[in-house]
Amino acid sequence: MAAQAQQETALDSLRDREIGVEQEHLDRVYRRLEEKIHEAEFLMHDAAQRGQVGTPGALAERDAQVFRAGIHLSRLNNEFEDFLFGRIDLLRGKDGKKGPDGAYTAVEPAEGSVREDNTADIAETLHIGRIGVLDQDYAPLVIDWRAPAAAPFYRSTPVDPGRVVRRRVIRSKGRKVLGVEDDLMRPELTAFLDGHELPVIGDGALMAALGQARSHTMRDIVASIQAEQDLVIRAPAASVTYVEGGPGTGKTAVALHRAAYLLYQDRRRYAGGILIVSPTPLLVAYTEGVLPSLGEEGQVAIRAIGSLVDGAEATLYDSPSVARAKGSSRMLRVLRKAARGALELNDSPARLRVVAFGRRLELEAEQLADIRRAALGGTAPVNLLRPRARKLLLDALWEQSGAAGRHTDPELAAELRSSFDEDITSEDAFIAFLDAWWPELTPAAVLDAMADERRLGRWARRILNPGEIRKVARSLRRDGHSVHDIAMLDELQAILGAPARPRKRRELDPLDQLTGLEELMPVREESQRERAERLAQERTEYAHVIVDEAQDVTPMQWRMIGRRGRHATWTVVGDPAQSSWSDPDEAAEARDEALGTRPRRRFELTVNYRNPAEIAELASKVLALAMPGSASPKAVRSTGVEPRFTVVDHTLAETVRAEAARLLERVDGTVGVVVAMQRREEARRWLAGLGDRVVALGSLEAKGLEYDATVVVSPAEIADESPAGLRVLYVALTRATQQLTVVSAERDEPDATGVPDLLRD
Ligand SMILES: Nc1ncnc2c1ncn2[C@@H]1O[C@H](COP(=O)(O)OP(=O)(O)OP(=O)(O)O)[C@@H](O)[C@H]1O
Repeated sequence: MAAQAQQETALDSLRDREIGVEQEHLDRVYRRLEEKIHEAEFLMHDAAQRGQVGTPGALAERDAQVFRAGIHLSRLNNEFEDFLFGRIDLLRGKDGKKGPDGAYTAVEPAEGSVREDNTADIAETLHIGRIGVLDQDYAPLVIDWRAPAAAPFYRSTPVDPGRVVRRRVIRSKGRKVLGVEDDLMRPELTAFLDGHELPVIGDGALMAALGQARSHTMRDIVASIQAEQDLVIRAPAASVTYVEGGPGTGKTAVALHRAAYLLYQDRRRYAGGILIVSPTPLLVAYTEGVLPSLGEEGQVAIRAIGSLVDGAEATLYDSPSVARAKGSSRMLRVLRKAARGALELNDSPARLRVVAFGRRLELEAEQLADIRRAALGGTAPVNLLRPRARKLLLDALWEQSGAAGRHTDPELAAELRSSFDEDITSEDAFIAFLDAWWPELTPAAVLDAMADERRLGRWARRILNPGEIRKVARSLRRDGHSVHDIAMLDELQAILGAPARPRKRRELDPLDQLTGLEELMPVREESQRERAERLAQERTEYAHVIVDEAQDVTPMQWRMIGRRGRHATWTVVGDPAQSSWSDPDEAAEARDEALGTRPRRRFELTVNYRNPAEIAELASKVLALAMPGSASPKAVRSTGVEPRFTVVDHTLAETVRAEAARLLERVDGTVGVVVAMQRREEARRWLAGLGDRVVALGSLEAKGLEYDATVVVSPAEIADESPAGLRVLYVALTRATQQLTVVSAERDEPDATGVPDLLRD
């Protein structure tokens, strides 16, 4: 016992000493950052005085770096726990070349860097953090996690260590180092640093990160990105990066880190903005803090797919059959007909009567119909065809007036015609007629028109079936929009060409490339965040588009997203096994159309970082039913806590409430109660008073989210709710990081131990 205690004390003091070493380094970094903030203030002041602020090229890259470092200092102090989070100790590299960040560039060790007796000297030590910091002599104090020199921190493994001997994760809060965890990449070596043997502390940072309690917001994973994830994050931006992986493999986390990486790589190129499309506002809220924690916010817009159209916000859900009709590419044909048909609403006038050159002229219903048909020929946007229709009306009236033959001299004839046109177009009756006969249509007006079942029946004949027509029309009579209506509105906007906002060309302002400047320039009226939001609102196309949960994007939604990235490069992440869309083939076709012929680079993520093995194993039973033959991702940890099965005792409400309360006592963080969509309102009431660590969610709302523990209520009910119900159930079962309780109702046909039919072997 005494020997063990002695050993523990020795380890503790070794740990303390190593924490002290890192503390010393962190102190140096902060001293340097403070110098930089003073430099930054001086430069900003100087630049402003010389009137140079805002002119491209006024600030050199070096200054930009100074600014960035300075700007972040106060935020790093206040907001982030671990500005500095990593360190690698490296062998001598093959060549002696250094990159722009001051680190040696070679990935492989130099010959002779390991001696025959398996000893070696550490030739280079790099610290990795959220931004890069150089000392006065341009030697790297901290390497930005996105810089090439930081890649070995993520990529090195004992199988393929490269130059890395020891990889250390540093846990710090503000200016204080709290702990260190080491992994040895070359355990066979005895390595020396400054003549002392390299010590090794702890047993890995990943497990520590995974076991932490969850809050209602996602954390970045910058300190523990794994090699297969790093490959995706740093993949070249060209064309389409396509990532598949099961639940919990880090797809969302990787997508967010990739946005930060791309901005770091080529800030100028991505001044055109990066759009991240997320399936629900809940997931947007959950992930919103990650990019600021990585030092990025300005150029990235994270938008829910129901908020992509300005001025409209999805607040309603559609039943699966309505969603299916609205989301499918058949709807495109319906919308095209509706946009043209809607011209005839509002008691479109049956005849046109005007007076020109003292003569009464009149066009009858039939002539008007012919003119409308002629004007609508072709595919140009309906609203933009109005001038053409106007011209055809004037042609017909001109012909009727008989004035055409009055002059043989072409110049005089043209003059006469022009005064004829002027005469008519200034007439109130003509203006009123045109407004009523060819109104300027808005997407909302057309959608409203489709709420009339008879009309929709006309426009959707032989495209939707009568049942679909009835249900779609009824759904459009509700107050508010569903997520599928938003894609329809966007499509209508394209079909109508409704009032296009003039595009503002934006000067590339070097200050835009820096985030958080308002902290240094309090005189600016608009905060950086407000400005970023405004720019994001004004932006209609992006330089890079990231689509999260891509398996759920419907054909109509792909068209909507595609319009925002016509010239963009793309990152698309998803998991077919979690798709709530009933016809994946149709969606894949629409996706391919949106992405065009750009070449795809495919990646697969294979490790489940969220669920413990006990929960992952249960979920894999549903996966086998939902997508026979597809492989489950490998869970990296086990908690020893098996999922719990209970059956309804007395009422569903009481049982679920009791199970949620039980889990609240067992975990420190959040508890999610997942129910079928139709129950989500009542489920919120069941949990009233249990506090804000617990939330109730409809199965579709659970997408992408995670909780310490979950209660999944009636698997059969969730599975039966839509044609893709089994895949939705798979999503529901894979949300927990610690514990899972399944509550079965009668329809679940639980066995004697409470296991429902769907989850039995
Ligand atoms: N390298 C990592 N280090 C620490 N945590 C990680 C790592 N990779 C993923 N995680 C964590 O695992 C969880 C799942 O990640 P994420 O939500 O990105 O997965 P996903 O593939 O998008 O899942 P789903 O398909 O279910 O939405 C998150 O809590 C995330 O922080």
